Amino acid sequence: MTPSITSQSLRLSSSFSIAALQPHTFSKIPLPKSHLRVSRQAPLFKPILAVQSNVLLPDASKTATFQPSNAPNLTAVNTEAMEVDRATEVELKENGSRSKRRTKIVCTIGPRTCGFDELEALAVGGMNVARINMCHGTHEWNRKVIEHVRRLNEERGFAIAIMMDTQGSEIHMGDLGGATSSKAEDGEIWTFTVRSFGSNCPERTISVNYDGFAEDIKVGDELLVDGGMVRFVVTEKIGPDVICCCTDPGLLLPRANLTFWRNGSLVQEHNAMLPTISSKDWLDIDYGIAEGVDFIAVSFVKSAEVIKHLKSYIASRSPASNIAVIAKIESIDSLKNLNEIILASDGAMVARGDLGAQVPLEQVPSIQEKIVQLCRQLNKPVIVASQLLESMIEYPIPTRAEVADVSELVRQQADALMLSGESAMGQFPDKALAVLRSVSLRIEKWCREGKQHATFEPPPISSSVSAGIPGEICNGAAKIANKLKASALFVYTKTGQMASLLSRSRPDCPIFAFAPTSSVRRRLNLQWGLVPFCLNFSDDMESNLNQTFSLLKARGLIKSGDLIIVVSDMLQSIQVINVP
Ligand SMILES: Nc1ncnc2c1ncn2[C@@H]1O[C@H](COP(=O)(O)OP(=O)(O)O)[C@@H](O)[C@H]1O
Ligand SMILES: C=C(OP(=O)(O)O)C(=O)O
Ligand SMILES: [K+]
Ligand SMILES: [Mg+2]
Repeated sequence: MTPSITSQSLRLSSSFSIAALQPHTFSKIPLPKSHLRVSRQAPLFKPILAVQSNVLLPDASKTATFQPSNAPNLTAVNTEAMEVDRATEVELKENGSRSKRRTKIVCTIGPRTCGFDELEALAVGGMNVARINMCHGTHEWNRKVIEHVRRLNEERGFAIAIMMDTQGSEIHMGDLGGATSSKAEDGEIWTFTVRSFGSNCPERTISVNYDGFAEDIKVGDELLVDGGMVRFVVTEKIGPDVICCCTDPGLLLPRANLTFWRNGSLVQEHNAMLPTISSKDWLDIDYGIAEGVDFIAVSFVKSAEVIKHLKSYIASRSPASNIAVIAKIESIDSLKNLNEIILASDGAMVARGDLGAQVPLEQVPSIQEKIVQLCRQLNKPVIVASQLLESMIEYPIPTRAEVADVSELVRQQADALMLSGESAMGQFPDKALAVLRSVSLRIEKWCREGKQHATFEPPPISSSVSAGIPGEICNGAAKIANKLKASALFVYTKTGQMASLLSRSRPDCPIFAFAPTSSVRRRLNLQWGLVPFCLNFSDDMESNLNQTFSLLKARGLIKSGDLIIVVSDMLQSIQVINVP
């Protein structure tokens, strides 16, 4: 399986089919002088002289597409061929493209950030994925958010993906009759009940969403709000009412999660009874499919079956859709079936909020690292979520410990970091985003500088995932890019698979991923190191490269002499090219 370099084109040895290599790709263009340093058979990438027939027609309404201002012959380059957004462009130019941020950022959208201007600020600040949590907000409310994000993508060239997160069958409190919070004091008696009250909630009474609540819980059990932010002990049961005494005082927030513990262990009976995807969740999923969301994150996944079921449901409801399913790892059950769940999914989320309410907190960091590594082995993107910058809900700067936590996640090379309350309802959403951005940039640079390539190998791809020839090509391309200190890797990918495999190798340079549709582009925006572009490319790599070089040069994102390593899912080859 050892690839061999022939000229600037690395082809796999003859044991593989190289029929896909079209001879004319490399033969019909004369040899440029600038390429002599690298190879004697290099193709020339001369400027395009006519609009390519494969590219999209110009549309004046798009403001963020490439407009090559310095091109002497404007008709020579199709100006509508590729989309890029200001935020990416600025990041690429800020400190040179090699310093582009690799770690992606997911922002939960809530009352603080649901307006167009606030969403625009997040987009400009570097948000890659907007998450809507179906625990909160009506379909109408969420539709507005989706519309705003769509508008930003269309008008400003952003590739912000929408992630819909299901409520799942968790047990949680009601909405406190409209109050923003309620304080429980030490020793106070509170009633938890399955009755519902609307806005006339009696004092010190909390409604619970799970009908079996009063049957399942026993006198002496501990009731934990939000994993222990407030704690009660059950003193008495009277019909549907459970009388509790507060033992750890604190602030009760609307719809806070509830868990109960008996003799120091989590009581799991109720979990087994509840379906992972509730009837409400199915209605939300129908809504998500109809709205064309990019990701559906499934809460409290217990097994791979539910993921497979959902994927086939999506495929039957909307065969053309490209919705990826993310498994949220946040329960003891999911830890038991981790491998199969992640294999069945299109990605995973380490949902530390609920996870930390189900396993002892001191186990969360090692579980997190294990999941991050497993996802890398199985070639699935991984998001780490919850309390990254929790103090920034109230304060304009994070704690030192929070910065250390974020740094550690960046060092582990998770694909994406997620903001929850910090962006949904905190006072400083833009500042929190800026902290994730700057810590990512700093730590990524530090890791690159300290890394010894001689010993660097990505974790082996699991035998349960067959990456085959594309996997070898991508590993090889990443290694070459590191050794030659390339400016960028280019990947032309129809489904996104080759881009994912390159991202898995976590190379030192950014990966410019060219995808033919906006939906593949948005989906790639979750993955580490990928700078996704929408480009209507052809099977003729030479013309694709001509077109891409012209457009990127015109925009100042690459320049003559830059060393680029190119792979595509149309050819089994790696090309090493100096930008002409
Ligand atoms: N759509 C929304 N409407 C109102 N509040 C929201 C919304 N989304 C998130 N929030 C607020 O932000 C907090 C943090 O968000 P998140 O972590 O997604 O939810 P939860 O705390 O329910 O798991 C929520 O507890 C809630 O107070
Ligand atoms: C991300 C999480 O899920 P949610 O915010 O939906 O509870 C979590 O529990 O950490
Ligand atoms: K949720
Ligand atoms: Mg959760």
